[in-house]
Amino acid sequence: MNERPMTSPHSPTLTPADIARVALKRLAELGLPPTPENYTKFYNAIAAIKSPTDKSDAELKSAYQVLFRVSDVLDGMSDTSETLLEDLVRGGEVMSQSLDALRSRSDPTAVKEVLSTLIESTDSVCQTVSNSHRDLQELKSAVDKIQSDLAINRKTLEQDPLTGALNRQGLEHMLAREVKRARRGQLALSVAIIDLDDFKQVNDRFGHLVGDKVLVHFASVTKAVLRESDVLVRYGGEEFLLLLPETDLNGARFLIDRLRQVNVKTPFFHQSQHVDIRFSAGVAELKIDENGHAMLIRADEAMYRAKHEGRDRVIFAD
Ligand SMILES: Nc1nc2c(ncn2[C@@H]2O[C@H](COP(=O)(O)OP(=O)(O)OP(=O)(O)O)[C@@H](O)[C@H]2O)c(=O)[nH]1
Repeated sequence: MNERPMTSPHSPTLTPADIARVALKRLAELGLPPTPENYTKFYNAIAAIKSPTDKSDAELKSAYQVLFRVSDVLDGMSDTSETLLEDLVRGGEVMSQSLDALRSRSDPTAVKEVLSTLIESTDSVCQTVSNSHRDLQELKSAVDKIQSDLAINRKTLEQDPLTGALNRQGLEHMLAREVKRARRGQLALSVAIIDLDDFKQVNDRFGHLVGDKVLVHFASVTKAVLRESDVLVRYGGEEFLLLLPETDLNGARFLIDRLRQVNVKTPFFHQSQHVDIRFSAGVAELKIDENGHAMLIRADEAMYRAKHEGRDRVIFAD
């Protein structure tokens, strides 16, 4: 249940849910009642601490590079369309003057001259449009490339490198999307927060590298139990969050029971020694009048209750 940074030496960005969570944890640690006054005081104090993002310099650099390229491409598009517009206006003026001249001339040689100017001007406009079309095609491929780079960048920024689960940044995005979807379709949405029990002992006994392998193993067992539409998030060091669309508390209970069974049936071994993995979980279902973060706080509180009541169990929030 510790707050070890997950992916880098930087401390993680604090979302409102993080702040609320830390505030509740601190209150519990200090034995203070979670009254609105105490909670607000702690929330504000923690919110005042600014923390950098948990992304590496290389990842941020790559994200910035994509942004600079977007800006270059947009400049290019703006230049191309400006040139196109100027050329079209110029061509239009020449054509209109030629037509005026045509109307006032009856001499066949003069008419021929004007017509030839008109044809030249039309050719030049066609050339400009064709050049601009080519430029815009090139810019479109640049935009397509940027789009795919952005998708890769987004994935990197939202994924936990150890387990391949989403990280908290990814959770923010998915939570907003799923809450909106649940509201729109009047569908159930549940969340389960799972914290591995006595994980410190695993590290102490087998070392951190084995601890990491246990986390990877647990994440892959969990992924195997989840539905395609469920979302697995690495919520903290040895803490995972399951976002379960179209799932009520009963569905979530079924899922956690199944996860427990599959976890027992798929033991992790290190040098033929069985590493026992158990977990405590807190589950909450989205209420009509609450936002996604409030649901997470209730699930988190339920998980803490599961820990305090002896671990290796699941508690469902009211
Ligand atoms: N190997 C490894 N260990 C981690 C990672 N993140 C957190 N931990 C460890 O997880 C342990 C968490 O310890 P505690 O917060 O005391 O929790 P716990 O031992 O699981 O006890 P309870 O949660 O109360 O059941 C610490 O030893 C952390 O170092 C990680 O990415 N890899």
